[in-house]
Amino acid sequence: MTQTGVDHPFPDHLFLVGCGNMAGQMLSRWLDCGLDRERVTVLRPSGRPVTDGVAVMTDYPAALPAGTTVLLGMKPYQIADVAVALAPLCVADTRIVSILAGTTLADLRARFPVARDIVRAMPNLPVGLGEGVTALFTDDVTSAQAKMDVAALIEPLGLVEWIADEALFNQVTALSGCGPAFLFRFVDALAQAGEAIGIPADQAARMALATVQGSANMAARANDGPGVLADRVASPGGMTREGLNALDADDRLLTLLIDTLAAARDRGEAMARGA
Ligand SMILES: NC(=O)C1=CN([C@@H]2O[C@H](COP(=O)(O)OP(=O)(O)OC[C@H]3O[C@@H](n4cnc5c(N)ncnc54)[C@H](O)[C@@H]3O)[C@@H](O)[C@H]2O)C=CC1
Ligand SMILES: O=C(O)[C@@H]1CCC=N1
Repeated sequence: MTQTGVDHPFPDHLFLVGCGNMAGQMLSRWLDCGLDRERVTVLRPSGRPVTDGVAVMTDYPAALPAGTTVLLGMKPYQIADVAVALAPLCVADTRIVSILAGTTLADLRARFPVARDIVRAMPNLPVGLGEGVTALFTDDVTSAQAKMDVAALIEPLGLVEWIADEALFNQVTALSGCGPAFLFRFVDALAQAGEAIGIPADQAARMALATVQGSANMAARANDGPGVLADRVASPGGMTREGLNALDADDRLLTLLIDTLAAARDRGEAMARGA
């Protein structure tokens, strides 16, 4: 890694295969943090521009620049076609970072046999704000230097968590990769619930979102865990306790969330089997 952004080391060249919702957010944050746009190439079949100064290709180049880190950011089912075109361009020091859900490291190693350094990353959408969560996993074939460099690349995106056991990758994907969708649903449901008990819809939507935002920020700064914080809102004999009692009855919320994460995890496992 020779290019240095404002505070962050970036690869000599970044080659993004696909730049949709997720990879687009990662790139946006990297550019905000000083990544030189001349060192970025995006391959996307549509050829749609990404942003000023970033090269977009609709087909693969004859070769990748020296020191390229490839970000696999297309849909998981496209890996077979992408690998056929991309693998011949890889040399031993081409680094591959894959954000493909349900695509195992063994699968990636089989498709890119020449590349030594391959890392699975599972980001989530708030990375665009530098407030995301990214889980990382690799094996001992990947060099220690590559691990450090990839971690440094991911660091400006938010929280970085190395996962020791790939068997947990679908679980962490369910929690943090899919998590923003579950939270967005929660905000929506809180607003709809407010409306259902008589608050005007637009006001309920604003209040629900601001309540979630303020509470998340508070929890992030607090010394106590969210369980203690919840009890602190609940004045003895007051309104919150009654509400919590409804939420907690028969572990309703917990059961619902376990079912939600398990369903997402199971889909990741099915995708890994090619389903
Ligand atoms: N959306 C999310 O919150 C998250 C997505 N991911 C992963 O990110 C990947 C992309 O997901 P999204 O960004 O949501 O999808 P998307 O549909 O927004 O983006 C897919 C991108 O791939 C490009 N593409 C299509 N065909 C291609 C081909 N043959 N070769 C190269 N590029 C091609 C498209 O032009 C588009 O830019 C998936 O593998 C997903 O598992 C991971 C974490 C979170
Ligand atoms: O829905 C998906 O499969 C991807 C993985 C995590 C978020 N989006």
